[in-house]
Amino acid sequence: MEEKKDRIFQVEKIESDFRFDREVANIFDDMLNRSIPFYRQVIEATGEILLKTMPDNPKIYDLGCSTGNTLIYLASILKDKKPELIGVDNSRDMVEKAREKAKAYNKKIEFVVSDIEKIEIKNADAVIMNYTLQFIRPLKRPQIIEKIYNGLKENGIFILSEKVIFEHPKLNRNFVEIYYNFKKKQGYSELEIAKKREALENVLIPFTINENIQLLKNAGFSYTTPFFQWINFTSFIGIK
Ligand SMILES: C[S@@+](CC[C@H](N)C(=O)[O-])C[C@H]1O[C@@H](n2cnc3c(N)ncnc32)[C@H](O)[C@@H]1O
Ligand SMILES: O=C(O)C(=O)C[C@]1(C(=O)O)C=C[C@@H](O)C=C1
Repeated sequence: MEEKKDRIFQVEKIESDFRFDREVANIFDDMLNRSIPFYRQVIEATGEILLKTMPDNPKIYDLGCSTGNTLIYLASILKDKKPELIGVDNSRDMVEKAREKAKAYNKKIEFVVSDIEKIEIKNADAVIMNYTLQFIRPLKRPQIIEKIYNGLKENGIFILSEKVIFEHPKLNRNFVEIYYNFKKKQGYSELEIAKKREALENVLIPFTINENIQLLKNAGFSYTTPFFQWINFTSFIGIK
């Protein structure tokens, strides 16, 4: 499918906080590919993990599924297991894009427009939540992780990817700069990077790696570990 280029922060003035609206949904695949280091590789690694761990007919949720990239990939790689795939996102514009793409790729995936706080998770073999918990108010995070834990079957898998911060202030600053250099190499200007940083302030609230691990442990996951990290982006796995 044709991919439209992200020019969201090339405008003169940003009047509002970052939102997952139609304008963003239209260019979101380009934004994801150029803003999240190893975005594609994390999706592929998730597929490999689920290929090894999922039974036949697994029920798999993707919370904050955006335009459906992960589920569309899983529909291919897990096709012999005949998975039931459910994507949840509270942005109608994102879900419309996801449905359009799934149709174009001829993949059977259920996409639901709903807030993660409101959905019911039941009998899940796996739950994926990539780069989305960071947009949920910190106080609400424990109850969401508990709901995911409760909705998983025994030995179920939780995959969580997040932008993270570090307790060491100087290292943290260096890592943020390295990340912005990554964005520059992806073709974003200093001004675009600065404007997006402003729009994301108080909207994207990253935790440390330890805080994320603790969230999973407190919810009851019997084992949890990071399985991928590039500077300030980390992917975790939790096993029920
Ligand atoms: C950075 S994107 C996620 C990217 C996606 N998981 C992927 O890997 O392609 C964050 C998504 O979370 C959604 N979102 C944020 N808060 C949400 C909430 N409370 N309930 C449901 N979706 C939410 C946004 O609409 C957005 O599509
Ligand atoms: O932190 C940034 O500057 C980003 O662009 C990261 C990030 C994310 O991690 O979700 C922020 C918003 C978009 O959803 C895509 C990427």
